[in-house]
Amino acid sequence: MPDSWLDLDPDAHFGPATLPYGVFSTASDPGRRVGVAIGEHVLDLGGTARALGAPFADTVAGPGLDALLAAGRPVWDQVRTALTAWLTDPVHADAVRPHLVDRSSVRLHLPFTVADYVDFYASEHHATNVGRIFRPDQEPLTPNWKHLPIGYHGRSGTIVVSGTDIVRPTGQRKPPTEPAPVFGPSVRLDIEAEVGFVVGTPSPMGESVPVDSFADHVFGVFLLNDWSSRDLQAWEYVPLGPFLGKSFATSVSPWVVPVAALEAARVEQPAQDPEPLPYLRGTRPWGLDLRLEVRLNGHVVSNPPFDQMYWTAAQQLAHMTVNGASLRTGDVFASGTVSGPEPDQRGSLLELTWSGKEPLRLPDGTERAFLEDGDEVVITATAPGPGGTVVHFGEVAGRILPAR
Ligand SMILES: O=C(O)/C=C/C(=O)CC(=O)CC(=O)O
Ligand SMILES: [Ca+2]
Ligand SMILES: [Mg+2]
Repeated sequence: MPDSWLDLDPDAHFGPATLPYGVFSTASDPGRRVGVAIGEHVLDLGGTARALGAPFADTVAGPGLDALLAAGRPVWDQVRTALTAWLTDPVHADAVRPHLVDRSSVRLHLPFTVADYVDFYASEHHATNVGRIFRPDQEPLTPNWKHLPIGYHGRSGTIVVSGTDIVRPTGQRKPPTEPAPVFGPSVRLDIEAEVGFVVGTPSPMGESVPVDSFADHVFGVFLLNDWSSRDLQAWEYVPLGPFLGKSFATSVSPWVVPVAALEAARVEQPAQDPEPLPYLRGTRPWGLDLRLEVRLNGHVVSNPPFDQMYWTAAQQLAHMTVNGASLRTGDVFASGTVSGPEPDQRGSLLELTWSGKEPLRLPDGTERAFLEDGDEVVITATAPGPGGTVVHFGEVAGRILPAR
């Protein structure tokens, strides 16, 4: 990967190996534009493409990423190749420089129109921990768990961009000490550190998408916090699964890292036993070596390893469509909570505090079982890039507001 002609701080996120896409506006120009993060800058992609007469200028004209998502893999590759040239070949410096905006001055928006939203349950460590906590008298993994990637349909309309405040949800819960459900603000509000994927190329109803077609359909990868109310969830989820305990808000990071930026991060997933059915097998690995970090009020509380996920995103996509369900541009699917084998690799407070029984002691002297009003959670991640570079995902952040 050649260096950029921009004088980038070597520690700055978003070097030329990442080139993530987002949607931004500025105080002086509130119109939404497609941007690419490069070091401490945002490149106005639409403006640059227009000025340089790029053939894809209309596709990146904004106001969101929808047209680029729909354009498909050949156009995604064409745009990335052009961006790499513009930002690394000094011959383009004078033409490109006027389209750079200071990254600290931009407002970032939800980058695309979210179509459907599916959330999976693909970490064996997470599923085992949750099974032990929620169903202590049963086998932690259900009999189907190692045969198919379990998922549920979430609420796409409540996916919000990082930085959006999260109002504490209200609802029914049934404390074990009460004979009947009570109503009120959730008292067991939690996070789930996850990785999200957005579909670009649609697929027709009646056809399935094989594991090996993952990169033809999935445009990019981002971070996702599946805010979860454990008290609402525990009372409502039998027999149909998560509902209001998770549908109040899901936060996503604003920068979408293209799948093409993750070639060096591809690894073999953990061994699968039993071997999955043929439709869940591919010829090339789609494990991804992302390292997540979860901070609560500024303190690191967990480092979930994404390479430990039992089911890959490519298998999830194949499973999601094996019944002939179509894909639409903007469909989001999330990995499920990322938890590793170690206690400090768990992606939810439910696990980190073992259902609140072992509260976290934070370095500021406070204790947390679940989230309190005013708490802020920030999830970040990195992955290996080409030639020893680092791919950054930015962050997904959210602060809890009191119930209304
Ligand atoms: O096992 C259950 O009853 C439910 C567990 C979850 O919280 C579902 C979920 O969001 C899946 C995940 O993020 O891994
Ligand atoms: Ca989840
Ligand atoms: Mg949620």
